[in-house]
Amino acid sequence: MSNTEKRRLWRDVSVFDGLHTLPEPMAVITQGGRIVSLVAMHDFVEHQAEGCDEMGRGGVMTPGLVDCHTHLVFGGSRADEFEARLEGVGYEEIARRGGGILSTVSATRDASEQALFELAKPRLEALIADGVTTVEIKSGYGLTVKDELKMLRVARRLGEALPVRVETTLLGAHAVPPEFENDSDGYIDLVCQEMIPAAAKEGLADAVDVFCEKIAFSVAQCERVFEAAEAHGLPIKAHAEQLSNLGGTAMAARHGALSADHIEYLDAAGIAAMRQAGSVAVILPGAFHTLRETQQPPISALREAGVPMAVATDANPGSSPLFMPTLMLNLVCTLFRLTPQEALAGMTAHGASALGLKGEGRIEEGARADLCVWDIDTPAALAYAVQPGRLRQRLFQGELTHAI
Ligand SMILES: N=CN[C@@H](CCC(=O)O)C(=O)O
Ligand SMILES: [Zn+2]
Repeated sequence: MSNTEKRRLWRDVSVFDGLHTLPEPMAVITQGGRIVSLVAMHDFVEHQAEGCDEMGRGGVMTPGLVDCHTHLVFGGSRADEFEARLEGVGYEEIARRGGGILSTVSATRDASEQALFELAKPRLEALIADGVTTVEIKSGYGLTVKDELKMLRVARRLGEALPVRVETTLLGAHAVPPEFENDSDGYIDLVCQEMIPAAAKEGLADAVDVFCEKIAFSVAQCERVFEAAEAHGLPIKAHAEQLSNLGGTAMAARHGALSADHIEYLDAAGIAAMRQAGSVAVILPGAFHTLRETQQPPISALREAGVPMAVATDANPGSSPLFMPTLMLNLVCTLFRLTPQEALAGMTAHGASALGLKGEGRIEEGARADLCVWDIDTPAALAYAVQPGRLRQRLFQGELTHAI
């Protein structure tokens, strides 16, 4: 019997199902890459255990974590920028001086596809070791057709090489490249007329993203990118309202964006547009922490409006060189007062929705057996302590990929 076809049984586990903690200890059985039985322990009858491998008792079971916003593929390091920022130079100032994202662009252009793959693999392995079973990986450090496609190919290869589902996002509109320094509209032409069609033709992008900000692209330019994405049947998302309020989120929502990400400066009109469109708010505490931002995302207003909130690492070389999803659970609670349950939902069910995988990131009968069992007593403990080594078991598509 293959590893996946085995029937596996966990007893007495506390289950966080992607949205809530179930009220009593459960027995869970998986088979054939799916969860086939989820019953309260007091309803469990012993004959259900027949033919099952006993996987253990107790602990906390969650869906495999969904990291819905990362920039894992890049060349070079930005340690020098980290030091400059500690001395008081701001992120926007560094970008204006041609550093920041553009310094990673230069290192990424210089790196071969194989070199980028080898650099990104241990980063992704770190996420996997912390419970991730689905990850989004963006391009955005190539900024030519050739180099953006190179990044997306690396992302696809990572998903083939490692036990994790990779969703790719084309972020051609991340920064204005040096060769278009005084012609950002010309660069948007390239993104719309060449980059998006090429990525779509090769099936390399699952979505299209933009950076709508003063140091990047205007609302009107981002809207052109969305129109091109729509013409190629690709869903859209946006980095918006991170450093100022330009209204990019409301525009993205009008185009049916899967998500608006960062959104520290989001206003009431933006929240209303997101609610109407059903867009997910992706909260990125790693960038807020690293950049020592002061403007908090409007968590209470999002909560009151019923806009789902996802949480992600934003793992990247500049604004969030943090490759530990469970740290984000802690930061988003500590910095923004999400409850631990909201944080966990943000990195499971709502993270999946931000990738267009609605209904995934759940533990329920029939769901994919992408799940984690943790050596903790309550789901809240995952956000409470920042402590590597608590992942007892990880299943990807029903296959056991990690066990201690
Ligand atoms: N905000 C824009 N883009 C990335 C940062 C990339 C970088 O600094 O290299 C982000 O999500 O934080
Ligand atoms: Zn980002």
